[in-house]
Amino acid sequence: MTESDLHLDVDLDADFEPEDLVGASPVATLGDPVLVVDDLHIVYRVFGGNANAAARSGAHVRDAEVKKPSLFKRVLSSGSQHVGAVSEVHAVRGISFVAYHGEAIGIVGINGSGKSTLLRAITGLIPPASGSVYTAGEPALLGVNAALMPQLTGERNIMIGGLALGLTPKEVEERFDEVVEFADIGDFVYMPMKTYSSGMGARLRFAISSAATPDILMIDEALATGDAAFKARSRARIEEVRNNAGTVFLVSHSIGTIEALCTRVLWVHQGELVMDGPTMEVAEAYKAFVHEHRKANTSARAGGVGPRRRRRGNGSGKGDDKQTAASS
Ligand SMILES: Nc1ncnc2c1ncn2[C@@H]1O[C@H](COP(=O)(O)OP(=O)(O)OP(=O)(O)O)[C@@H](O)[C@H]1O
Repeated sequence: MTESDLHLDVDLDADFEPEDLVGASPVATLGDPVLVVDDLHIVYRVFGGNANAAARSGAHVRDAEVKKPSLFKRVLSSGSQHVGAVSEVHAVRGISFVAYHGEAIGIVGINGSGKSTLLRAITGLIPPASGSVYTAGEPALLGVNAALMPQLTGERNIMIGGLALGLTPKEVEERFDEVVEFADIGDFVYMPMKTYSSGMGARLRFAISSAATPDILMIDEALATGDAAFKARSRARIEEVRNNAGTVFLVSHSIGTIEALCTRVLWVHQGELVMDGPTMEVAEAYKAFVHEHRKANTSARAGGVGPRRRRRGNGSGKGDDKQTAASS
């Protein structure tokens, strides 16, 4: 399989009404740095499975170094089940950038490029193999993602998620109706979350995570699951967070959503940051890349073209000199 066979699950259509897009992408008034990601590497260890198949689809996979047990241990464990090969997936490879208060940062890239892994690493859910993440505030999805429990009702999860975000029980109760209304789940709020559709679950997670006014709001595709009214509410909420000098990260396969909501875009490809800059500039380059690869797929041409690394900036020029180049 060549690189041109990679999944291109990308929606190039505008996702918002044209009147929402008048005047192009939103512009950030930047505050202080809120997040520094410095030469971040994330490596997953995978037990068993077919590492070669994953590698052929573009992932950076290699056999892990596993210490050979001593002869004594091997004799003792003879007859026990063989665990199979251990491989490592190098999902994020040397990403560095600085985010500022007041920015809405989109993260784009084809399937498996490392977007979700990067987001989860920023929230602290995955430890770095090397490099560092420094945050000046609490990323909002940290508590909620970690805390929500499928066997409990939406009502209980709103309480648990709210508490995890630092709200008091009284504050959660005060915001309960607003969260349910935002998530648009009606009486399902009294049902266990395992009975929800994935869209309902994603909407409730977003509603809970934005119930507190977070310093850093992380959204992974949640907006793709809502109707036009939910998208409008989400957009208003993102603007509110930014206006309160918070920072928003948004992972989406919809370029229209990114263009409508973000002030800056990071383009990740095979775990590396290939472009970082103002929304329109990065979106245009990314769309051209996707078009090129779709053409390559249809003509079944062998050997794909990888995106070229671009000079990176934060979308406004401010602090560009503070950012270091991505390393691989
Ligand atoms: N828990 C895991 N264990 C092992 N490998 C993983 C795990 N999660 C992700 N990966 C691998 O890490 C790489 C990056 O995956 P990630 O989900 O971050 O990409 P993505 O850009 O968010 O993809 P998508 O757009 O399809 O959601 C891929 O090669 C994927 O197969």
